[in-house]
Amino acid sequence: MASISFRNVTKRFGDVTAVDDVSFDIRDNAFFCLFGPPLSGKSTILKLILGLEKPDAGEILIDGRPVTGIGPAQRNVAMVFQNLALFPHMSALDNIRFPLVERRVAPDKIAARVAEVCEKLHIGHILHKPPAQLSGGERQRVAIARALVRDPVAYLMDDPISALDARLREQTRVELRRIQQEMGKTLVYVTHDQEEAMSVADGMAVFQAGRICQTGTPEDIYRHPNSTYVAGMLGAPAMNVVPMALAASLQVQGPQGADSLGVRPENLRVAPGEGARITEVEPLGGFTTISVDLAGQSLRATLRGQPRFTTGQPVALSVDAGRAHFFDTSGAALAAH
Ligand SMILES: Nc1ncnc2c1ncn2[C@@H]1O[C@H](COP(=O)(O)OP(=O)(O)OP(=O)(O)O)[C@@H](O)[C@H]1O
Repeated sequence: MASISFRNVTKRFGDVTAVDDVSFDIRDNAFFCLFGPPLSGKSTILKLILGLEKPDAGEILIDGRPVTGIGPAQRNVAMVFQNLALFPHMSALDNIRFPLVERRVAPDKIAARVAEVCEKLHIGHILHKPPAQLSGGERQRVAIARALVRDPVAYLMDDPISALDARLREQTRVELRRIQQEMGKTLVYVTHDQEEAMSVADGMAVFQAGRICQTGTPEDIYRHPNSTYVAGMLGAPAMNVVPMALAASLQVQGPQGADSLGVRPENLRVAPGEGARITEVEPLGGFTTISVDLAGQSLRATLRGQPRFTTGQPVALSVDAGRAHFFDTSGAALAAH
């Protein structure tokens, strides 16, 4: 069990500032996502937690204690390496036992610990198989089991399911969420997939170029993004952001200083009328995505079911009450009107 905190941590590699004055708190037992585009510093944060890299400035605390000067082995934080890190010539069982055998733990203690972890991960039936005979998801669970047998205070995963296809990714993230809840351990999870971050995390930090833009629960960040950057990172299709000059056409009034208006596609109302024109209708089963031209700006709306709109049809647009976002010229969010 462990909380993890960063206090003004900076890490440079030559001219590159990979992590730039970053502060955050991960509470004990959280499923915490580090979310951002490639090269934004997420993996470096994991290495700093593990003790594989040292900060140039700032402090890292695990369970409230500074870990400066404490090596990776003493931190007792486990990295869950992916498939390739499993020993191919060993059975799943021997792979999982390995960290304890290496530490010369007594055989009866090893057996008890392995049994406990394997039961929680539901992998008792595949322990005799070598990694090559396991599915991607099973290999992943074996890798998690191997990280967890030595009872780390927290475990870390670096974009663990990005290589899986869409359907398997969906199943696997549900599974990871279940495992994390059952194991009751802090999990720090790197991803650049917004859907993944939204669906699994109970806390997240959104990164841009080594800096944290916003931290909070996924729902909070989705509902109250503090900038156009964060607004654009979460949600698909992305939030529509248009100049304030178009606000009147959307039947919205903005606060003082507003430069642009943001509307999530699910909060954009489309009705027969005047002012805008439909350019594309994309039925996707349970919902339909509609692209609309408003004075040369393309906006997207997601509507439930399969509403009867056709390409070229003139429509009137409006925004659900209280669901408009406003941003200033720098892209920072303003309080709603
Ligand atoms: N050991 C290193 N030596 C030099 N530069 C590094 C090193 N590790 C990371 N960097 C640089 O630090 C920056 C942040 O890299 P990092 O791997 O932390 O980003 P990331 O968000 O995890 O990216 P990705 O999603 O692609 O893995 C990048 O510009 C990278 O090139």
